[in-house]
Amino acid sequence: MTTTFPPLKNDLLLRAARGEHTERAPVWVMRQAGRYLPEFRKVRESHEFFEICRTPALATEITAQPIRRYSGLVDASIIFSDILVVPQAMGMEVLMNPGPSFPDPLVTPADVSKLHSTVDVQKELGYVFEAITQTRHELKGEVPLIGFSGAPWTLFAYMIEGGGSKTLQKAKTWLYKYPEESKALLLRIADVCVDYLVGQVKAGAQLLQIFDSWAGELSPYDFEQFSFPTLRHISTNVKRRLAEDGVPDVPMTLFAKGANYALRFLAQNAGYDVLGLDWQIDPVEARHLVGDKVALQGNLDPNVLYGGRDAIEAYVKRMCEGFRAGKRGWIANLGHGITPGVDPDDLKWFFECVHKYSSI
Ligand SMILES: Cc1c2[nH]c(c1CCC(=O)O)Cc1[nH]c(c(CCC(=O)O)c1C)Cc1[nH]c(c(CCC(=O)O)c1C)Cc1[nH]c(c(C)c1CCC(=O)O)C2
Repeated sequence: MTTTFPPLKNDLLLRAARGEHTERAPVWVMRQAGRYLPEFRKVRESHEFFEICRTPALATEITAQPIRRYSGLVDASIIFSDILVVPQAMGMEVLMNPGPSFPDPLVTPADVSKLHSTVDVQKELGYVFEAITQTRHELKGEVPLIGFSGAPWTLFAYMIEGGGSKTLQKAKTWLYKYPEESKALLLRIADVCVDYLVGQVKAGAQLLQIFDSWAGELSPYDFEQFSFPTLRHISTNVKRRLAEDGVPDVPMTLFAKGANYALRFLAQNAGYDVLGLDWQIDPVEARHLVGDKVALQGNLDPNVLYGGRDAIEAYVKRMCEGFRAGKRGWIANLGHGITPGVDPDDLKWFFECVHKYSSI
């Protein structure tokens, strides 16, 4: 890699992700560049969602918005993009109106032939790599930059459902009716994710997060059959490829939402440095399950941000106490993305409370 970036001034996130105790917990929130921010909505007035993703200058600007607004309070940035750029790169059309929708979803395994037979990630997703490189310069080393990808199971589900779904009936029909074809497609998606994540690190991403947002819809058995092998494939191959290319590896976070049934197994076997937690598990229990094998990230219910300052403070205090009972690193976050109705000042208060209550 030839690009040199400004030196990093705040490495709390990277140290916590490597499992170190830190003087206070690093903090960021999923979807921190999004619709609750008036400056984001302003840009959205004149630009379509995927147009922003595909325009590095706009993606850089939006990634930097929360870092500017919460300067000194937030410890990480996450590149502005979406998990659904991977199905686009594989040849599918995805619209955002206002939720994601696929005009031509995969209905039977025969439809897999409509996908590109090989995916040139540099050609299809080079705009994300460019946005990452520009953002690293724009951030001037203030905080590290997180790259990300959807997990194969979650992407597979979107590609078959054609959008959000309450039951995932269509995606699950594939698992039970066409298990071998499902596994083949899941692995094909995983290979694109590997190329995409390696490219993000080469472009300047300093930590990678995998979002398996629909992991919790699977039974523990099906998670182990269908999702886990692809998650393991990604962690192993990203690390192997970076080593082969002489690029220093970066910490990797797995957020398998709702898969708390698998936490102990994931900590032992998945090959990730950090496990992200939703709010449906108590911090003390999560730490007990994973032992000292991994760092943890999370896990306040995003709706606590609607509860007013006293509630936010009390819940953050409780969360900080729960996670500090552990021996290894902790990254403070919500248990899922921040929602559009949150008052940006209440998020500021959340950050301030984490600073106050997570100091050792
Ligand atoms: C499932 C999923 C998607 N996208 C993503 C996931 C995984 C995380 C999760 O479970 O929430 C991930 C994502 N989406 C977005 C980011 C950007 C980085 C960040 O700030 O975290 C990230 C990391 C921007 C976005 N992605 C989207 C928006 C809002 C779109 C708009 O501006 O109109 C943003 C800022 C749209 C989107 N994109 C997706 C949905 C379901 C929606 C619509 C509903 C919603 O907003 O929550 C798919």
